[in-house]
Amino acid sequence: MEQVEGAGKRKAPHVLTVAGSDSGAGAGIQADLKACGALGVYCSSVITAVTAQNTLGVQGVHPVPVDFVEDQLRSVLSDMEVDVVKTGMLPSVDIIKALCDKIKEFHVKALVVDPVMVSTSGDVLAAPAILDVLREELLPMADIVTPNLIEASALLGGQSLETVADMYTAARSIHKLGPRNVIVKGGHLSDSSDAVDVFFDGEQFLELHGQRVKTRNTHGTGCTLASSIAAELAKGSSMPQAVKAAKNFVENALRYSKDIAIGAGPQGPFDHFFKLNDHMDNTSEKRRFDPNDLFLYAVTDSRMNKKWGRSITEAVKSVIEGGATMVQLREKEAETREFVEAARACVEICRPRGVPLLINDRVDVALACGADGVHVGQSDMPAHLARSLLGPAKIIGVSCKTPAQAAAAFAGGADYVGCGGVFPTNTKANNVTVGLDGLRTVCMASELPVVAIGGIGAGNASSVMEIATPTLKGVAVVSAVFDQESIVAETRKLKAVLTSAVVNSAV
Ligand SMILES: Cc1ncc(COP(=O)(O)OP(=O)(O)O)c(N)n1
Ligand SMILES: Cc1nc(C(=O)O)sc1CCOP(=O)(O)O
Ligand SMILES: [Mg+2]
Repeated sequence: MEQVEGAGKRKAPHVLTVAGSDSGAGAGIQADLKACGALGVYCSSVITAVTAQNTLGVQGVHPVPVDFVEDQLRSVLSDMEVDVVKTGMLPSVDIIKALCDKIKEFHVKALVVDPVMVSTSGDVLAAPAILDVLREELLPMADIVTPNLIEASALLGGQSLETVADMYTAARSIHKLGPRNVIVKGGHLSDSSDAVDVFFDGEQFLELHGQRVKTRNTHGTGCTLASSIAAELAKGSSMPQAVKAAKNFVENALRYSKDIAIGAGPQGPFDHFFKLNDHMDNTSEKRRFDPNDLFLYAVTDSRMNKKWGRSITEAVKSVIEGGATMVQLREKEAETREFVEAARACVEICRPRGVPLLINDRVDVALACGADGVHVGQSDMPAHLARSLLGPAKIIGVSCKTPAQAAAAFAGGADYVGCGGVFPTNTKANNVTVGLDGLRTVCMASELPVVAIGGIGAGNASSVMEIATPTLKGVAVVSAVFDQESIVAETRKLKAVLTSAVVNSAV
């Protein structure tokens, strides 16, 4: 937060959302308020319509008179220093025109336009009559516009969009309407196991890959993505950083919320406050750990970073950009002070992206930097002592090669087991290889989720995931992602292999 004039005053990053109210609170204004709150950003709200809706669909829409939308805009913009305006449901031409006038009158740093037209349940939220004014007046003012495939098609006069290649064409065509950046969301692509979005800044394209989370609780993902982009911009992120962090936030919220049961309809809301809830719940048995975070677990190596001339923070940023779901700092050569400083910087990178960060071996460093937990081996601090030092909310992983070690890890209060070496590795000296059979034996016996480690990469990850016991949640890798020229590309490649291995073993 910026310091402002006057002793002790700080300027809060501020997003103003101009959108419709959703009585079920999954989408609209309510989603925007929650997303910004979860991301540490103040959010004011101008309501353009009140909708009656729940998990079954939209039962009614009551637009707010344009004069009163103007009054709300004036109240907020004349008094509060808004960094970013984010728009959602804009039900009429007059409301869009009034909004454009007010944006011109008052200074805002950025405008994020979510061109809401149809709800996730298929109900119409803005008449096609708004399309012209949206295209001609609002989009040229936007820093980013975030259509899904249906909205992108509507903006382009009904053009059919069915493939990732079509998304590239659509992003380019929408960019020509005037917004500085475009992200076309591929959530509606029928045959994709990945959640692919295409970002275009007028010069370069970026394909953003995420893991498609299987859940009914997807109501409000569009609003949340756009308001999270706005929140990240308000905090000072660049546009590509904001878009990636927002996508990560949505993916993590969906993963955390996939089993939440709210309402009887086909589309439920999700929990934006997943981090807060876990954190507050630190007196109960529930921990801030989601076993699905083990899916692509990246373990750093200082020698590899040195070899490729990159800092640990660059390496961690890249591996998350490539899709890593959890990170461990395994810095065997670092001095304590250097390690704590690097770990603190990595916490700052991982936390807003919703990626847990664990420290290898060093409980003291984990405590000092506020990491999410530790990974310990059979000759490191025993799990029960690490647990008593770290408390119930932190994540503890234990390396195990046998069912007896996995049972002891469970008894000691660990959260997961790291089992290996599955294959021979050059990364860890004198490591005993347990093979796929050893991994299977530990997975069958373990009460805890298991992540496989040792010699794993894109070429053999499918054979690991094919073990397909319910406890095996993913792979931990070092050289496959960090001893590479492009960490991002190799991480993406591995993630694609893991995702298709999981999809294939599910059918
Ligand atoms: C996920 C994961 N699994 C196993 C290990 C190995 O830990 P340990 O046996 O303590 O060996 P070192 O990493 O300390 O050399 C791990 N780090 N991560
Ligand atoms: C840190 C570590 N622990 C192992 C175990 O078997 O417990 S194998 C290993 C090194 C894994 O590196 P790579 O992915 O480059 O093979
Ligand atoms: Mg160790």
